[in-house]
Amino acid sequence: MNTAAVPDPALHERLLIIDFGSQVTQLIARRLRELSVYCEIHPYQNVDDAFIEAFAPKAIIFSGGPDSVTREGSPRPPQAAYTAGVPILGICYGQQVMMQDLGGEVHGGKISGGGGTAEFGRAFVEPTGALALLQGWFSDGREQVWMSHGDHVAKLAPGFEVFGTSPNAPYAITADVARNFFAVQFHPEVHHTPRGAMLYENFVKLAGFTGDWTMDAYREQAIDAIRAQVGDAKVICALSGGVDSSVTAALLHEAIGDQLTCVFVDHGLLRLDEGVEVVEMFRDHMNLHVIHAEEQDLFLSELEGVSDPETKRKIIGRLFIDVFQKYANEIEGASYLAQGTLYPDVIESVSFSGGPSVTIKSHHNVGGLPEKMGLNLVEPLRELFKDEVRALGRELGLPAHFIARHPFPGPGLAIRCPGEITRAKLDILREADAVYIDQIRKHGLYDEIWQAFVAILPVRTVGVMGDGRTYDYACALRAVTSVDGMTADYYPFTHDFLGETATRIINEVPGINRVTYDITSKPPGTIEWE
Ligand SMILES: Nc1ncnc2c1ncn2[C@@H]1O[C@H](COP(=O)(O)OP(=O)(O)OP(=O)(O)O)[C@@H](O)[C@H]1O
Ligand SMILES: O=c1[nH]c(=O)c2[nH+]cn([C@@H]3O[C@H](COP(=O)(O)O)[C@@H](O)[C@H]3O)c2[nH]1
Ligand SMILES: NC(=O)CC[C@H](N)C(=O)O
Ligand SMILES: [Mg+2]
Repeated sequence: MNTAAVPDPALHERLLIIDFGSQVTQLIARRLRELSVYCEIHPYQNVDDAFIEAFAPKAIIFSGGPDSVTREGSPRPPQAAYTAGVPILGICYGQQVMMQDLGGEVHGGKISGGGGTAEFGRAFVEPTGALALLQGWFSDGREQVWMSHGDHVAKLAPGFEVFGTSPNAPYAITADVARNFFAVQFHPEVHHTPRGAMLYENFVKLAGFTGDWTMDAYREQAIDAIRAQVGDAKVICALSGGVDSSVTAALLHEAIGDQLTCVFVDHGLLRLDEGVEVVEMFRDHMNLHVIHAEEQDLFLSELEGVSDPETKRKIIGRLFIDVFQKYANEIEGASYLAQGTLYPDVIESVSFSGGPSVTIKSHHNVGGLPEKMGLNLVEPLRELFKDEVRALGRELGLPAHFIARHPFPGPGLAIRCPGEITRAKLDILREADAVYIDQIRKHGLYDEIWQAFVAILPVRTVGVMGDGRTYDYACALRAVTSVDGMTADYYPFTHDFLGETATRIINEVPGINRVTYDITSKPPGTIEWE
């Protein structure tokens, strides 16, 4: 499988993040991208001396991780990380592994059975010396940080000194100034370390990054890369009308013109009127060649009786590819499939390629792909986060209302209908969702919310309407704020808004007699219900 349609990273200054399996590793990448620094996350198993030499990073970050360095056989970075002559920042597990590798000592805590000082949650660090990494920090005397560790560093490696302490982490901030090696016990990448971004800014500055990762430059390089990858071949673009595939299609159109055909699949799991709107927009306003694939019966019949979320995704992923293949066969010379895959899709499905973190959901377009496929992939956004894709869309001149659309998952309403999917439930869900989004727009809240939708619950409840008994479905409203979907908070609607919306849904949508509002953040929840 060829997935090489991304700009040659050799054109950028690069930072390497070695992933030891922390649940928040992606946030490190986010903080760096916000600083216009190009970085890649690679699971530690895939990073050896030769990899480091080929990648030629300007700096390296060791992530946190669930394992304990006190355990034999626990994950290690390769020697070359230390001898490459570039700055290193170790975070939590990354700090512990650096200390142990370089001659210090780490003691096991509660998790690895050694007792000692576990810390989970908020802590305050105080300075014990001046350090370039801490420029601008401690202006108010102390900094709030987020800790999540059972083990702790008990003795520093030679060359290291301590620059910050917390009550339970005497070695909260440590550094070997001569080698530019930094190691911290807390997580500067998370929201709960409010001024943590400043440490990344200082780190990349002292590593000599100039901030050369911009969407303006990316557009030109991506176009060159697409032309180089596909040559004269024809390309099918999987177009959903969502932000990612719309930007992908626009980019491909600019790169290869009428070698491109878009295939929009109506799998019967779309929102109300979505099919017509998407096709009109792309055919009439953007002049793209779009095939409207009406495949409702195929998808809905294969999903009949299926209630397990992962099985649903696998079926949908496979059928998507079957459909794309079918249309590709009708176009002579079509040997490429373009998709709007983003970096978070890749990362969330990464344990398929042997990463250290657990798989939460296999996104249909990555983990859900069949092993054997007759088409080569073109994924020009595979390196980008959502907000970067929106910026690229603006560069490409896509209409503002398209760029601002809430994300909609490829498996569509299938994962908003927990349990078995039926046509009747889907119809109810479509109606309820349309009323809810209409309410959000009417109240001017659409752009404040990152994603909003209704899920129909697999329970029926008793109600009373017009003096009669009802026995209908309950639904849950969901609305979240987020930057990239990796973490999210529920949106704090007013009670008036919620009351008015519930009344409208129950009055206007036959089949629903109870409305609830989901106030779970991510984590511990996910945005979708499945
Ligand atoms: N109904 C569909 N028809 C054709 N391709 C689809 C469809 N749904 C999803 N895809 C493909 O799967 C990819 C991933 O879906 P995803 O929902 O993450 O992205 P998107 O729909 O392009 O953007 P957004 O995240 O804003 O909804 C899409 O970029 C697209 O290539
Ligand atoms: O194209 C997709 N295929 C999928 O299988 C899939 N699962 C979740 N999502 C979308 O991803 C974002 C994060 O969702 P979760 O918090 O539910 O994982 C949210 O924006 C979800 O809508 C998907 N998108
Ligand atoms: N968050 C982390 O990196 C934790 C590191 C290690 N597992 C500990 O408990 O100390
Ligand atoms: Mg989508």
